[in-house]
Amino acid sequence: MSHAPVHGAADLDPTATAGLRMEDVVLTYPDGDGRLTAVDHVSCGIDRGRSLAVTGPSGSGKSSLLAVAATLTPPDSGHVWLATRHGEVDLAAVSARRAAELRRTEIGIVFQQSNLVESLTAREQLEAMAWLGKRPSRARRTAVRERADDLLDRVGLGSMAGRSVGGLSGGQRQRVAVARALVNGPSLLLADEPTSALDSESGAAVVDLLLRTAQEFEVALMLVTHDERVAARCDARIHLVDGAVRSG
Ligand SMILES: Nc1ncnc2c1ncn2[C@@H]1O[C@H](COP(=O)(O)OP(=O)(O)OP(=O)(O)O)[C@@H](O)[C@H]1O
Repeated sequence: MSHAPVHGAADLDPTATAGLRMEDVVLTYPDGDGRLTAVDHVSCGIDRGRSLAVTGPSGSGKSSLLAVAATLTPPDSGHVWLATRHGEVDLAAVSARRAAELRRTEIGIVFQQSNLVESLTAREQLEAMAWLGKRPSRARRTAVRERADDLLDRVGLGSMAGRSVGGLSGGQRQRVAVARALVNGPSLLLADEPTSALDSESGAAVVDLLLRTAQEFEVALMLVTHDERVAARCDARIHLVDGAVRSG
């Protein structure tokens, strides 16, 4: 089976090959009369097709950093450069409306729980994501269905495309969630503890899938994990302590 990327090199802006670059990012939350610093001057980067593990103890700011990269939480300061098909964008400086659009088109997110819609089939999960906010033509509808089936095939669930996800195992559901995160051809894939609800065998299969699809689809992958073995499989790693990057 061929594994051509969703959007091939020809579609990419030639100046926009770098992936994600976070520069001196600070995020604070209100905390009584003061502020709690959850992300403390963090800089890191991931090229397209490569993976970065984010590790650190509970409360060290891993999910907060991922939420900034996801445009779900604007940082207090710093830059979050993402090389998209249409050039470089500072995710830290976009409007809420543009952020929502970027989350549909450029950023795929996989959470700890797969957050699938129980009443839909595996294929419909992907189609629903592709159609968010759009009114599809018949031709586009067919193209999206083919894309959805191709992705489900690649994550090993081709034969289950028409099945309601209610009957799928936790590992299978996470694989649907990975396929759904890829359906709009993102530049960035973010995964927050995607295996922590799975047994070790299913978890390893989901990590395999994330690392493989990051390469095949030329997506920059940021993976938050507590698991040393998972972190060791990524191309690079940052370790957070009290919101700041610490070596070792
Ligand atoms: N919405 C919020 N409002 C206020 N404080 C928050 C909020 N979210 C997180 N925090 C605090 O920010 C710090 C970092 O939290 P965060 O969830 O990013 O850490 P984490 O490393 O992902 O933790 P865990 O591994 O337990 O998920 C913690 O002190 C946490 O209590």
